[in-house]
Amino acid sequence: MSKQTSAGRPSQPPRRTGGKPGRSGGRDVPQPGRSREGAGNRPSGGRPIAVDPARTVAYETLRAVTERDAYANLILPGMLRRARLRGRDAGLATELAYGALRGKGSYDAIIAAGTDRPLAEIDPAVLDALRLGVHQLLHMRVPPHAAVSTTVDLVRSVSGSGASRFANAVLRRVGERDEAEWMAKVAPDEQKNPDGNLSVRYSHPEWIVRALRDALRGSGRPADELPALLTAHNARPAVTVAALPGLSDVDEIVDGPHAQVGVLSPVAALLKGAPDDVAAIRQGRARVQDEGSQLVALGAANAPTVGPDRGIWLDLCAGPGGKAALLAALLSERHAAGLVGDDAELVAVESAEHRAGLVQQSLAAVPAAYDVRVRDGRTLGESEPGRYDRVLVDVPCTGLGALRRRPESRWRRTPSDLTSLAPLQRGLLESALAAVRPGGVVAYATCSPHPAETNLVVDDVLRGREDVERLDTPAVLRDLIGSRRLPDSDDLMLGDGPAVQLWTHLHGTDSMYLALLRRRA
Ligand SMILES: C[S@@+](CC[C@H](N)C(=O)[O-])C[C@H]1O[C@@H](n2cnc3c(N)ncnc32)[C@H](O)[C@@H]1O
Repeated sequence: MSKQTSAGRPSQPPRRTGGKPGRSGGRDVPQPGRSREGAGNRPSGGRPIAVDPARTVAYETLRAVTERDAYANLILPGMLRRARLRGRDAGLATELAYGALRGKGSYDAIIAAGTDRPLAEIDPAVLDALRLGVHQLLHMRVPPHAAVSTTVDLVRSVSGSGASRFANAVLRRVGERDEAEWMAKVAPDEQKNPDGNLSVRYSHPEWIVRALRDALRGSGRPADELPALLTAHNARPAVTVAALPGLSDVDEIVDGPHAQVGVLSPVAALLKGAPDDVAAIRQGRARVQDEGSQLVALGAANAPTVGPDRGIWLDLCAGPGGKAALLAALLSERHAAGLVGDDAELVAVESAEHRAGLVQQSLAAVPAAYDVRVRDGRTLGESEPGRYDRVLVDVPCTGLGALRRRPESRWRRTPSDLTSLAPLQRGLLESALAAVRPGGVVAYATCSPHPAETNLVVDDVLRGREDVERLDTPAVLRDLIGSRRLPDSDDLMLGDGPAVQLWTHLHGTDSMYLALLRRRA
């Protein structure tokens, strides 16, 4: 292990010039899996440095997110496969990468307090490694000496010994306090700057802290739930599976060591192990899907129509196809039961071609009639007015309700995203209302709880319209949930309607919003 160079604040290592540390194929970059046998890297011709594969994969993930704007949830599975990491090693790599990305706001404040230079002047490749080290020191049960030495080795292997001495000094300083002590030192004063305090303590940008407080108030929840919500965004979500009706069922999935029944959704199971361990998932008969998303699709399929439902259904924003697969399975089940005729079909519209390809894949295992179209959903209402019995419109949004699943997204979004998507959201809802037949149902959904993307959009579009009624969404969801209950409460906390806002800290789901609407017959 390197030695700390000075008793005071660590000084800045020389910034690397030329080449991009951390880029795949770069000079000193450890390749995932290469160092499994301890071969390690030899940056300066000295002793080989063994960098363990899980930390290497986590580090490479952070570098890709920082340098290439990659999405951790999209690149990590491939990196784990290439490094042949499974089981506990894969779990460690994931926890390290996701934890460091989520905790960046808090960790950067701590790192800044441990050096005499501004963060902006630290080599980004070294800063990413420090974030991994701080996460291990303050949030994981990694022994402090291992957290420091593995990070220092990592820094040496990618940036050389000057940088590794700097990293060693910073991390030793960080290790002198626990997280609570660091927060007391670096978070702004709670009285003078409450949002700044929450921002640093819970590692969320300040504008998101404010937006989520507005969201709680806007849906009738007390603002003092905010710390619980922010905490829930930093917890690793359970892996939830939807057993596709007619193809699989919850009993099949929980019959074995890998799963237990879900909490609210009648088709949900919670996985204990990896999705690949479950045969129904490998065969496309069950899918990894948040319980909130399951309830949205089930609500869209079960809201009461006026007049018979012929099974002509539309998913207007279908990619990547999670809810479309559940809708198609429900449709196929109803067809098998003779509840809908042979002309029943799910039309799945998606404007992005590659995402339409994912919809196609997600529907492949379902024996329903479906038609995937690459198209702007805003044109459907005009081209097929009044055709559909049911329309799900799960609009593009900020994703503020799914921050726990996309660890870097909180740092990428900007306040203007809250309003810039509004015209598209309104246009899609208007198109959905035009495409549904009189007596048919439109389900407007977002994975954001912010009023600018939820109630305000619905209110705006319905203003002055007599031909649309709001259905009692809590009642529809209560029917689906049946006797299931939240672990600590008899109250399902679905609110007074007419729409439903689910909350991560209350329901354990993504904070999904659902408004069920019906064209008057
Ligand atoms: C929130 S996602 C839908 C998630 C999907 N319902 C699921 O459960 O897998 C919104 C989708 O709408 C797509 N989209 C954006 N603008 C669109 C438009 N004008 N017409 C149709 N789809 C659009 C996006 O590409 C994105 O795939």
